Amino acid sequence: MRQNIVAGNWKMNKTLQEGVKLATELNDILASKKANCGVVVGVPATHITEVVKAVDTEKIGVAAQNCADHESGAYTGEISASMVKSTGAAYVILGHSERREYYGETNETLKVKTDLALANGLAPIFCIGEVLEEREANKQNEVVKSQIEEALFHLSAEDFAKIVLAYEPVWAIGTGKVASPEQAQEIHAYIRSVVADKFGAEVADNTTILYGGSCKPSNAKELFAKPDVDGGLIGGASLKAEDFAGIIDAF
Ligand SMILES: O=C(CO)COP(=O)(O)O
Repeated sequence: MRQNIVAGNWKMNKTLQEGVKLATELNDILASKKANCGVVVGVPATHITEVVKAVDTEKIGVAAQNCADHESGAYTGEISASMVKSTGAAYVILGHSERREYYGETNETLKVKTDLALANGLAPIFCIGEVLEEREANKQNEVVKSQIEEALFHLSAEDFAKIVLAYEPVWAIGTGKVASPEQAQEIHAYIRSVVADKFGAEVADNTTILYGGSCKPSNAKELFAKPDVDGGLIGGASLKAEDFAGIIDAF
């Protein structure tokens, strides 16, 4: 069954102490009222162990924001999928547009990262999405299709079924310029059709596709009401427990 999920991406924000405080506040909110969707927080690698301790991981899954494209060895500064798994994280965000843009991640490296994440029992939250010029040239479908094709089409249907997709139009990230619910629905339905063509209708129907980009408590309900929008990947609004809880409340 397709799961609705609201996932936070804290990006490079919060000290360890601030992060534990935020996670604790969110945990307290969700202890008193049950969420009608899965909840995930994507935290800096330095915070994962403590956030895992601070929350009820049955209610709040913890995600890393990246993992290495090598298993282990002489890769100074990198963190492997097995290391991430050993912290208690259940998810890893892969292919965020900021990593593609600033750290040179390609579909080819993301293919390797996805394999390593899956081999180590982590569920990838795999990000795709076009930049503004591509949207203006009406190339968004082409772009997301090639991102999925090049990084994920080698997977078995069984492995693909473990992946959460996140459609994040780069022009909407951190800009306050949210995609309209209609724009989101249109491309989410297209993404689902790409998945169906390759992995079959059942896998496609069960795939969770999140929307990300300036999603807030004030616009989440309208976006999540669309049949192919199964929740959100939230940046700025995940940094305050009440705002993030407000988005969870949209379900
Ligand atoms: O990049 C995002 C989540 O991964 C979205 O960020 P904002 O919600 O801050 O626009």
